[in-house]
Amino acid sequence: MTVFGTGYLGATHAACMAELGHEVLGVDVDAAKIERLKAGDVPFYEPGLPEILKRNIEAGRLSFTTSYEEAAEFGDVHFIGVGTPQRRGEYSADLKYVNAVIETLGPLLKRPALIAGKSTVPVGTAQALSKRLSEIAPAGDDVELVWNPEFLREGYAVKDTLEPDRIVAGVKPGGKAETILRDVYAKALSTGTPFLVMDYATAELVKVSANAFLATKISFINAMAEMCEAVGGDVTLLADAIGHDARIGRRFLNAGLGFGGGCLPKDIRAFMARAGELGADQALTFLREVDSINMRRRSRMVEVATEAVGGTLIGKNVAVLGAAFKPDSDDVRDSPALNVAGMMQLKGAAVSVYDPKAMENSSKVFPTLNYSESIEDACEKADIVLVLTEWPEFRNLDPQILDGVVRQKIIADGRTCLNPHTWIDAGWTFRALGRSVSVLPQ
Ligand SMILES: NC(=O)c1ccc[n+]([C@@H]2O[C@H](COP(=O)([O-])OP(=O)(O)OC[C@H]3O[C@@H](n4cnc5c(N)ncnc54)[C@H](O)[C@@H]3O)[C@@H](O)[C@H]2O)c1
Ligand SMILES: O=c1ccn([C@@H]2O[C@H](COP(=O)(O)OP(=O)(O)O[C@H]3O[C@H](CO)[C@@H](O)[C@H](O)[C@H]3O)[C@@H](O)[C@H]2O)c(=O)[nH]1
Repeated sequence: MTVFGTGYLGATHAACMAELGHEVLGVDVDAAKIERLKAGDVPFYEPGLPEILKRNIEAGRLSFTTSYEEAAEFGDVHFIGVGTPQRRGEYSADLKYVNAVIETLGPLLKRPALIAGKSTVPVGTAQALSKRLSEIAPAGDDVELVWNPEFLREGYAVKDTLEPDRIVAGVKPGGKAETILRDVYAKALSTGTPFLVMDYATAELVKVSANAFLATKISFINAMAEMCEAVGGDVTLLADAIGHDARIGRRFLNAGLGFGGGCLPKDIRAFMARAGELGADQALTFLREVDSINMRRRSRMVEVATEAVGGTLIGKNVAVLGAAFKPDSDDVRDSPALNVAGMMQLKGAAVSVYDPKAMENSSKVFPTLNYSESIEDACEKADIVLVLTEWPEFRNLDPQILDGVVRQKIIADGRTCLNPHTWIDAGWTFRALGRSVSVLPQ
């Protein structure tokens, strides 16, 4: 089988399919990325992936290429995992990479094949691509399309791919796709993973509705954080208390800076745009509010930090701990942490950023910020320390390490991940989104 696109999704999928025993060829237009992967080097940070990649390359089950001709010859199942980013200045998804795969691969398909779409696409895409394939593939209707959306989380990508919660297959009635895909995922299915077969449109909707639900859950708790700020309550106690109700559940109720990354923000916007195109925009107007609550948290963080240092950031040193959009990832796409760092710099602060894994990516997208080698280096003469990504080394930071390093002992928790007492007891002024220090129980 082949996997087109070897980014966060595609490289993980390719390596994990090889781990399941398949012969896999990863294909990308980025020659530098392919060279690194060939050498067994994962071009991004994903725990557990380097080991699987190397093991399967050495076993001869996994290889990489930039050649579509080689790929068409190599496999009879072709996964598509290329990017579907937000269009510049619009809400909708840009399908140019998915279309490019179909337009280039389609004419090379001379024998029966299954194309399995994994990229996140607007509802209606699979139907259109299926029609297009039957027009351009020499094997005609013997080239079948299945929509098989991916639900992996970065940081847990290997486990999520090898042991998914469910496998969704959007199929055309009467085809062979279900049988072939069941065979591809036989190992996961043998452990009882649900295999859910449905039409193309529902499969596409499952993916975006799952992300819309997760985004809504996060924005809900962040709206409660706003309420806690208005009355002096504590959103973490609130989340724990409502989370005990099994119908609500505590997972994905962590308040703070909100959601970023290459998926949730762009996916809810693309979903709204598609609803509009379908004349169903009213169904998703609530997602506008989900998006606004989410973006407001970033400016609120800047306000909280500015108030804490006396009302202005001009002439102030700000240490920012965290740049990745979440821990266990080096991904900085739509990172709330970098967004806050940038806003504070624009308001006159000298900002120093430290992240255990995302420094290289951050300096590419935000070259004007200062990047530090360590926590202590970032906090040198800081007037305030901001924790904006909850890496374990920040969550468990010992305040004593910063004694004599910072200029003022003020810390602001943007991810409700610190124990306030640890900092207050060490003589620090503690601020957090959604938590009022005056009401904290001992
Ligand atoms: N990252 C995730 O956690 C995740 C999870 C589930 C779904 N998704 C979805 O998967 C898709 C890919 O996301 P990603 O995060 O891996 O993106 P990414 O930007 O990391 O990777 C995309 C890759 O596709 C390659 N590419 C572009 N055009 C190509 C072409 N014509 N032929 C071959 N390769 C080409 C790019 O060079 C790049 O390496 C998106 O639709 C995303 O929404 C991502
Ligand atoms: O309680 C929470 C949980 C998450 N987040 C933030 O939400 C964002 C997204 O987190 P997460 O969903 O864990 O990361 P992703 O890797 O972006 O995964 C999401 O997006 C993927 C791409 O579509 C899907 O496959 C996954 O199922 C979906 O969880 C991050 O900025 C987190 O900091 C919170 O603010 N509070």
